[in-house]
Amino acid sequence: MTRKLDGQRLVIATHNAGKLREISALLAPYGIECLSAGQLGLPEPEETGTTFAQNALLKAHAAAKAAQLPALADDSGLSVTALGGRPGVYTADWAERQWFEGDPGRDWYMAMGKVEGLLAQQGAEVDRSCWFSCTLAIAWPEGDEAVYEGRVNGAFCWPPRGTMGFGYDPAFIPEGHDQSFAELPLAEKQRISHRADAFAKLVAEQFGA
Ligand SMILES: O=P(O)(O)OP(=O)(O)OP(=O)(O)OC[C@H]1O[C@@H](n2cnc3c(O)ncnc32)[C@H](O)[C@@H]1O
Ligand SMILES: [Mg+2]
Repeated sequence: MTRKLDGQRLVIATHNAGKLREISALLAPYGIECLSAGQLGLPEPEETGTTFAQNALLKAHAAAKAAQLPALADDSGLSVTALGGRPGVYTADWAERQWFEGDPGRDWYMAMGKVEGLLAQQGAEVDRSCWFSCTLAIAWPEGDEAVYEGRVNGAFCWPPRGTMGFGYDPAFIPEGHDQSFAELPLAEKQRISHRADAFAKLVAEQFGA
């Protein structure tokens, strides 16, 4: 049986400020005190997995062990149908390594441009459908773990639109909407996103709501 969170304190094992903001807001109704990996000075583990679940578990276990508290990690990414699901689990890497060798910063505009460049090679009629995936993993210092997966379908848009959100949000238009994730109010993104989908499963099992 899956272990349940029974304490008040939870480490949010991410170094991404945008994710931290969204996860903290999603947890707000459940009376959990969120401690961020940055706040605790936890190192950023190398993401050596080949699936979202492997990377989420790796990040959650590393933080739980280091902090001796339960930890929640998020591994996510954008998969483009016409690119065979790329960049997928390598979404962060496309900004980091391919474009800025030796530069610790990540330029999301360039990363989105790489996706667009590959799509454009397939012609004007290319299928622009894509989806965001999010896998949330909770790990406990004793080694227990739980995994929740979410997804939202949409279309890759170019040029990028909007200034809210983070990462690839300006290039993603969720199904049933005309605005990108970076144009929609955060409350709407939080209602329909891949992270919200995974979170609903976490809440159902962990908090019985
Ligand atoms: O590993 P942590 O420290 O959590 O932070 P990260 O930014 O490295 O996160 P990932 O390894 O999971 O990489 C996923 C990338 O996918 C993108 N991404 C994930 N969720 C997103 C969202 O809701 N909106 C826009 N981009 C998103 C974003 O660029 C992330 O950097
Ligand atoms: Mg990462």
